[in-house]
Amino acid sequence: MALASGVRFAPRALLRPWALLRGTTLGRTEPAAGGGGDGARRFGSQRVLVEPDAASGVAVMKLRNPSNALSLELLTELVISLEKLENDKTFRGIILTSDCPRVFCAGLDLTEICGRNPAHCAEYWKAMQELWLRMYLSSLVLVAAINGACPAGGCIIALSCDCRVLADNPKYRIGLNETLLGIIAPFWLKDTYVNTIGHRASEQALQLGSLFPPAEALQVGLVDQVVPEDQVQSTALSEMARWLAVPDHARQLTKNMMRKATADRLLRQRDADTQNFVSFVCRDSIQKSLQAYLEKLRQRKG
Ligand SMILES: CCCCCCCCCCC/C=C/C(=O)SCCNC(=O)CCNC(=O)[C@H](O)C(C)(C)COP(=O)(O)OP(=O)(O)OC[C@H]1O[C@@H](n2cnc3c(N)ncnc32)[C@H](O)[C@@H]1OP(=O)(O)O
Repeated sequence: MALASGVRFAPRALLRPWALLRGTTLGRTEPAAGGGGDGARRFGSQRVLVEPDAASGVAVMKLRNPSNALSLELLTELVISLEKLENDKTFRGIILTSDCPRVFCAGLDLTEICGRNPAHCAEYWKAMQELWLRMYLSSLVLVAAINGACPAGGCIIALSCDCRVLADNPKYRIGLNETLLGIIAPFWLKDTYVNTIGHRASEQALQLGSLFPPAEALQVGLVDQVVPEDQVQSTALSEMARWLAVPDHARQLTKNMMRKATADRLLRQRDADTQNFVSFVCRDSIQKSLQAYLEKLRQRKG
């Protein structure tokens, strides 16, 4: 598998991605609901469903994990699906959305870093870096159709797209709320925030751990459109058409020019970033607060 970073990244899951997917449907195609014609074959895995439309060159990618928490399996399946579409010259754009009611993506799967050994935490964080690098530098147009809550790691996924459309529901808040969990956004995530909403707004939002409701997210520039929930998909398609109206080579080179320095900064310090992450999350105090937070989430449900 070609990696966004070159040679240094080799987590077990990505060296043997198919092992994780045994018993899933990744790689198999099936007719899309209501489809059947050319370009209406969908494919997917347990956690990522891809509905490709060859005629328009646009694929809809739907996350379907519980709360779309970014488990190692979900990260792996996302990278594989993205790579599959990148390598198929039929496709020019992806609309990323959620198949889970009310949640776009709940962020890092905290069970992947709570009570786990350092080696697992390192493997997990490398998979997170890999997904971000691939999405941030993707040659395809990525539009996030945000149809649910979008905290922390969910916001990372949205920020790595080219354009964000958010459903107008006050419960669907978006932002990097890490500080409220007692954790810290890494520098590359901070850089992505600054690139999107500017330095002062990022400084405030990161320190306060702000989760923005739709109108505020629009005002600060975190999302590009806020629309009624039933129009998220159609608006994402209109945005996609606007981006695809630009010749690919010019848009791709411009995207690369805008984003390369940010991505390169992580590529230069990837191992150190992994070590920082692991030593931070494996601290007793951080483990205790993650445990307490997870417990609170579980109780809130009942
Ligand atoms: C100097 C050193 C520098 C290094 C620093 C390292 C720090 C790294 C920072 C990395 C950046 C990213 C961080 C993150 O992403 S942390 C995760 C943040 N996410 C959240 O805070 C969201 C938590 N979840 C919620 O608020 C709600 O679940 C949500 C609004 C998303 C959905 O609400 P809903 O009511 O629909 O669903 P439930 O709350 O009932 O949840 C359903 C089940 O899902 C479980 N759940 C939810 N979120 C998570 C999660 N993030 N991880 C694991 N599990 C999660 C929840 O417990 C329920 O589970 P059960 O069904 O089993 O009860």
